[in-house]
Amino acid sequence: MAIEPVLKLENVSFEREHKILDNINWQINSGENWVLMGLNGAGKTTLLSLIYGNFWATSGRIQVLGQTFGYTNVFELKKRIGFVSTAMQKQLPENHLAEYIVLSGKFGTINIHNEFTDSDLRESKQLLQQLGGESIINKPYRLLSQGQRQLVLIARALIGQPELLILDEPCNGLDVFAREQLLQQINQLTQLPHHPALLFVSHYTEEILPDFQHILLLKSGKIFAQGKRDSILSEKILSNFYPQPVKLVPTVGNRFAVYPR
Ligand SMILES: Nc1ncnc2c1ncn2[C@@H]1O[C@H](COP(=O)(O)OP(=O)(O)OP(=O)(O)O)[C@@H](O)[C@H]1O
Repeated sequence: MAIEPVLKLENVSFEREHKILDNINWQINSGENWVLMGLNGAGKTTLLSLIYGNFWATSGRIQVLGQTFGYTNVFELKKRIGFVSTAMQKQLPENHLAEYIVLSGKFGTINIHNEFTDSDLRESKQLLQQLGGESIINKPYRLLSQGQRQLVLIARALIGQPELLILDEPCNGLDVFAREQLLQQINQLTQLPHHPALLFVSHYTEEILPDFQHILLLKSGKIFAQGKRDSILSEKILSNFYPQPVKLVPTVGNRFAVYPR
């Protein structure tokens, strides 16, 4: 039996007062880690909203985890997708310990009472450990740094065993040290057995880890380029993608930053 793609968009467009997304064709296969990049207003958030079933495409076909929007129960489908965005941070109970917040993801709720077992709680702590977040176990959410809160949200999404994990600009607002730490933790995630396909949204090339093997560049609502990391991270492509020519500078561990020329 053929394995269904994790995500398949065919000729997808989305309009409000104007065309926000135009003829998007894109496929994510099982086990792939993708980066979605675009400048402000490129249409990234809108594209994520379509993938997560919050908006309906004006035209085209969207298939997520083998289900086609319009022919499936979106609520059930959402249980199979992990979605992490900084906006979610405000919804979580500040006084709850990190491991309980993670655990709430297993039940798809914000607040948990006594519906969990000791083994559920162990699983939650173990997941934080596996992601390099041992030090935040037993700490109330309100005392966690921005980066630690992001890690809790990621673990919370992971405990529901999603088949697709969307990380919407997870490094936003982090200082350079916290960002590096979170990126290393995300890197650990990609090493976990049976980890979900990853869709990592970012503005910055320097956040593209070596394990993020595929990149989609979105510009003014259209796909500017998509493909393997090594082919997309080129000065020629990026100089046309950005509003002015750029220089691609190696940073650490086969990662690159861009600077205007
Ligand atoms: N509901 C809406 N009605 C009309 N226009 C919208 C709506 N939502 C988004 N837009 C417009 O669509 C374009 C894409 O917005 P979107 O938020 O998807 O971009 P983005 O790439 O996520 O940007 P950013 O990086 O700034 O978050 C923008 O021009 C935005 O103003």
